[in-house]
Amino acid sequence: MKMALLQHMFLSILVVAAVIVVLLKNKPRKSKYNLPPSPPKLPILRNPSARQLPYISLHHLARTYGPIIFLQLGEIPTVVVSSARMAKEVMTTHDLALSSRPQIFSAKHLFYDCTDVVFSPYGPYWRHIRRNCILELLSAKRVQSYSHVRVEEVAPLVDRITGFFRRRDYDRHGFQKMLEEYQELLGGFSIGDFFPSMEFIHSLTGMKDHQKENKATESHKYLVDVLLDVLKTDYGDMPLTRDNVKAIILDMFAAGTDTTFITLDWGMTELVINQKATERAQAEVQSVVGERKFVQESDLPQLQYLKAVIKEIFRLHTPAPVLGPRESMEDITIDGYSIPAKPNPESCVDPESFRPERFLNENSDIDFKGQDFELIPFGAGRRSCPVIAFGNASVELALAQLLHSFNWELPDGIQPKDLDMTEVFAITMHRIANLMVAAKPRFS
Ligand code: HEM
Repeated sequence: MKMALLQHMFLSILVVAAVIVVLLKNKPRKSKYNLPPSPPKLPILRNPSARQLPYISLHHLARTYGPIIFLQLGEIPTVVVSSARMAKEVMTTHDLALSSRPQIFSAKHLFYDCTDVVFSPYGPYWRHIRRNCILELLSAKRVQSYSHVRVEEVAPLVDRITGFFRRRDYDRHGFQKMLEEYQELLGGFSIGDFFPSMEFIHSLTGMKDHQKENKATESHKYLVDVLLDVLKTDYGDMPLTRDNVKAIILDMFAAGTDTTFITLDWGMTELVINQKATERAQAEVQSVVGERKFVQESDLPQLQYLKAVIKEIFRLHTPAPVLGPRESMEDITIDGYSIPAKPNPESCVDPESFRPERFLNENSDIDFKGQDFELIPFGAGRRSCPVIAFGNASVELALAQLLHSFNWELPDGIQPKDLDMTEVFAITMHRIANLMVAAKPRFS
């Protein structure tokens, strides 16, 4: 049911587009602006008792008011768009005007006053760090050069599942805990962000105390310090402070790790439920990799069904479904702010089912690189994820290896319907419960 809601919310032609939240810089006056339709009273975007996630609430609103909605959230006038056509408007026609980000409270504290790439406002600083990150860390050539690291990391993953688990360095330095805190702090909507003139709300909600605790953790500093000098030397013309560099490094770890993990976690959930898809994917991996124990990156281009599986995971469990919020830098007209045609529910066949086949044959050219607005798990336009190839390479290799090394089943007595598919709303969408599966090694 939840998945059905998720699908319908994204109102797309064939697959899903993500919801885009645009925070308007100035408070619009009705007389001057032809505002998009708006619900008569403030919607409840999070109802913990009903476990209703904000994007599901937004879905309900979109079904009633159309794919472009105006919401006055506290002091912040907000526009939410939720269709492929609207996403295209925002991220192509109006991409420049909407390329800034709001300075949310937790990001200000976590990312050293929003001096990272993800939360930095649009301007020369953001352009400088994004360009340098792509050049020095994330270019196609660099991503390719990290290939041996990905391959080396997949082997311990197999060991871990087989039971020969060796404790890795990142556990020792509290990496997992750091990511959990980051998740929690950036999670969902923090009420204080919608009342910027009332700073004290952050104290009432406990946000402020949490920030203090977070800052004191020495192990995070150590992890960051190790990499500090490497980046520092690469920023000549606009020198960065130590904190700027830390913010950027934190971005790289947090933005990269969590999204990849979530994709694999939801992917394994769907595959263990959909045994036919698993068998087809395994047969494909087997036909390419043969009796070799480990998948190589050079095998990946031949794994067409696996690619369809990954697109289907991105569609059904978009890791960051609300993308990053955008902030308007000038007045714009999106679709004349009028209500566009209602979504066509027929357009995405069987939207709540996990069916990788929808991305084969005539739809195989639908991709997630920001051109096809029905599927934008990495966003699109100036603020899109700068490392789609990196994110995808890690997911593809790890998933191929998991399918190659093991047969996957639910534990005895557990049916697919028993799995808790609840998602936790944060900046990225984790499963609420751990996935318990039985992994049977395929090689002795
Ligand atoms: C499955 C993997 C990944 C997914 C699904 C993903 C998704 C996203 C999304 C949805 C955005 C926001 C786009 C927008 O607001 O329009 C984003 C931005 C970003 N991502 Fe990724 N990402 C992934 C992997 C990575 C990796 C591996 C890194 C770095 C090592 C990374 C670094 C970033 C950065 C720095 C931004 C901010 C871009 C900006 O605001 O200029 N991501 N990503």
